[in-house]
Amino acid sequence: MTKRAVLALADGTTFEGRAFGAVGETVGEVVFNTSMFGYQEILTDPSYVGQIVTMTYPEMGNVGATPEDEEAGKPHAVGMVVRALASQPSNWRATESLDAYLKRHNVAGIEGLDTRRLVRHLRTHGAQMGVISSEGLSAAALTERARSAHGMEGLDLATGVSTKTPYTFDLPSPDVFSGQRAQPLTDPRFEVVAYDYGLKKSMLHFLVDVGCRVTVVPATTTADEVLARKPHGVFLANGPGDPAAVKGADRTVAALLGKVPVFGICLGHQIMALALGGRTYKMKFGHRGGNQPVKDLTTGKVEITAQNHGFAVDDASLKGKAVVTHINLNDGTVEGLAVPDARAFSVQYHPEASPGPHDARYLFGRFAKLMAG
Ligand SMILES: NC(=O)CC[C@H](N)C(=O)O
Repeated sequence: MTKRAVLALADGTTFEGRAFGAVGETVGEVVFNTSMFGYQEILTDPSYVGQIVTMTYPEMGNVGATPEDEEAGKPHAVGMVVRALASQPSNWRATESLDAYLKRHNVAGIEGLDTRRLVRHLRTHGAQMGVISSEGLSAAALTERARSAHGMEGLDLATGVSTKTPYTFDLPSPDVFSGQRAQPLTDPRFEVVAYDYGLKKSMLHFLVDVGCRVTVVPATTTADEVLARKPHGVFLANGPGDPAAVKGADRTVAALLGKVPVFGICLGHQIMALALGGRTYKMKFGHRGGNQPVKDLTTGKVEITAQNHGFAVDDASLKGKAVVTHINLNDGTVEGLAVPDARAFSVQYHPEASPGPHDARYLFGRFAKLMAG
């Protein structure tokens, strides 16, 4: 029998629905994602640690779940909110339903509520802490639980999800339709060190696709340790939490800038800005989805991008230490930076998509070109 569940926000707003996935209780920042598909890539993106994801597209679960679509081995979002959960997945690649997948990984979901009302509320009042519970507690008790939970600001979540030991990655993007295993890169053009702040697997595949053999290192690795590996370039990955709270990352990246080409994505972009003396701030509800328009100011082209972030770089705080190369056409926020003298650049959005459009894939080629000198 389906169980009643409640979603309570810190500001006292509550929604009733049905429990799916794990039955129980979960606390996280309630955010929304406007992608129509790719829920498994979204749930498994480590940048969602500590967050409950609301999908704006009404039907979810229709393609089930498969280990091949995981970005990092398991779901990292702590909860999921959907309008309607498909009762039966229909997809030759699916090995289980979304419901069973979330149950197995102990992630709570709620369905059957008015997600349109919820998203409009978050847009007006901002992303905030919330609780999903199917344990029959009163709305007032759940609201209190959401209110007393620690928000995202000041949280170093990246260090916690980072790899504990370095490893090498040399597999190109898989061809999901042929079913054939991808062959490791035999003749790498570049040796790249990637800082794992909460890395998505597809970023590694895309780096290998442009000829990089990648050594993934923990977030706490020092600049000297990285330079001792004599890499052609350093990659700064995405990750969860507040960029300004990632211990020592700004100083480490500052020590690398100018010594080796650097490419940063999302949290990596924010850390590069902090390394240059810039500031990051928490956005009202962030950008999450596969339809964010970004203008590349260096070419004048507009690309439709995949995004997932709740913090952004304050343009004015950079004081000319970096060039703003990309802006978001919805709200004018910074989407890309370059430090030409240091052969470094970064983007706030996700050129690896997963899920989303591949308009920005060229950026991996731009990194390879920079390393080629
Ligand atoms: N995808 C990411 O790397 C997210 C970066 C950061 N945690 C933010 O929310 O802004």
